[in-house]
Amino acid sequence: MNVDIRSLGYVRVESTDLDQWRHFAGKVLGLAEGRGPSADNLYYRIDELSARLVVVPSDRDLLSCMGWELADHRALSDAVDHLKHHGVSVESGTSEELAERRVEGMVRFTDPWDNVFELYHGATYESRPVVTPYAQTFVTGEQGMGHIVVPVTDDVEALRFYTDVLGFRLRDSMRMPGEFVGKEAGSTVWLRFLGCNPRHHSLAFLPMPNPSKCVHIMFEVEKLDDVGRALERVRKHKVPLSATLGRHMNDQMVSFYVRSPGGFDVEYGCEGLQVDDARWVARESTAVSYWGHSFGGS
Ligand SMILES: Cc1ccc(O)c(O)c1CC[C@@H]1C(=O)CC[C@]2(C)C(=O)CC[C@@H]12
Ligand SMILES: [Fe+2]
Repeated sequence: MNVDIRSLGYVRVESTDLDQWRHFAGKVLGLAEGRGPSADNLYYRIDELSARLVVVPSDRDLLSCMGWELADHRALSDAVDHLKHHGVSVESGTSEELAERRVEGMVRFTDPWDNVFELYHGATYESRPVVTPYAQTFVTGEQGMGHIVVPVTDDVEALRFYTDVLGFRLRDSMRMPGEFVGKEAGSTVWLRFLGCNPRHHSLAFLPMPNPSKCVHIMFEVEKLDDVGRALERVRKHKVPLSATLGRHMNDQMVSFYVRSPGGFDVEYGCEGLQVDDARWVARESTAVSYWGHSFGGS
C-alpha cells in the first residue's frame, strides 16, 4: 500500500481567452494541436499520448489541475488506500471526467495548499505520430511530460506531504532568504526538487502563494537548436520573457522562461539531467544557475 506515481502525465488550464492560448501553445511553444472529446477545449499533443496540455474555457486564468500517471488499476487503488490512511480525502472521477481525459481510472484530491492533484491510469495513446509545428521532438517517455512547480505556504509540511504521503523522492534543495517570499528578515525557506522517475525533478515547490496556482511548467525538447528557435519565436511574437537563457545548476538544464496566458511561466529547455534512485544523493545547490537565467530582465 503506497503511492507509486510514474510521471507527470497532463496539465489542465482554465482560460478566459482560448485564442491567446492557441497562439501561445501552437506558434510560440510549438505544441501540436489535437482533437479531443469536447469541441470547447484545446488539446495539445507532444508525443503519442492523446493530450498532454488541455485548455478549458473559464472566467479566470490559472492552473486547473495536474494529472499524475500510475501503472494500472491496482496501483491506483493502492494509492487511494495510502492517501486515505494519511487522512487525505479522495474523490473518484466521474464517468464524464474519465471520458474527457480519456483515461480508464482517475481520482482527485487537493494538497494542503489547494493544489489539485489527479492520479490516473489507462490513458489513451494515438496510432498516428505526432507532427509538431516546428518539427522539434519533446523528451517524454518514462520521464513524463516535463516538470511543474507549485506554490505552498509551509515548506516543512510540503516536504513531508509530497515525500511521505505522495511518495516523491527528494532530489535537490535550495535555500532562499525568507524576505524573498515575504517572511521575516533573516529566516530561511526551502525550495525543494522532487522526482518520481529518471527526470531530475517532476515536481518542485516554492513557499510563496501564487494566484495562478502554478509557478511554472517545463517542457523539454531534444535539441539545443530547438530551444534557440523557440526563443526566436518568443521574441518575434513579443511574448514577455520571465528569465533569459541559462543553465540550471541542479538539473543542468539549458532553458528560458516565458509568461503564459495562464499567468504562470513556461520553462522551455533541453539537456535535463537523468538520475538513478539507487545511486542518487540529494544535496543543496548553492545557485539557481551556472550561467544566465536572469529573472525579470531580457
Ligand atoms: C533553481 C531551479 C532549478 C531547476 C529548475 O527547473 C528551476 O525551475 C529552478 C528555478 C526555480 C524558481 C522559479 O521558477 C521561480 C523564480 C525563482 C524562485 C527564483 O527567483 C530563483 C529560483 C526560481
Ligand atoms: Fe523548472
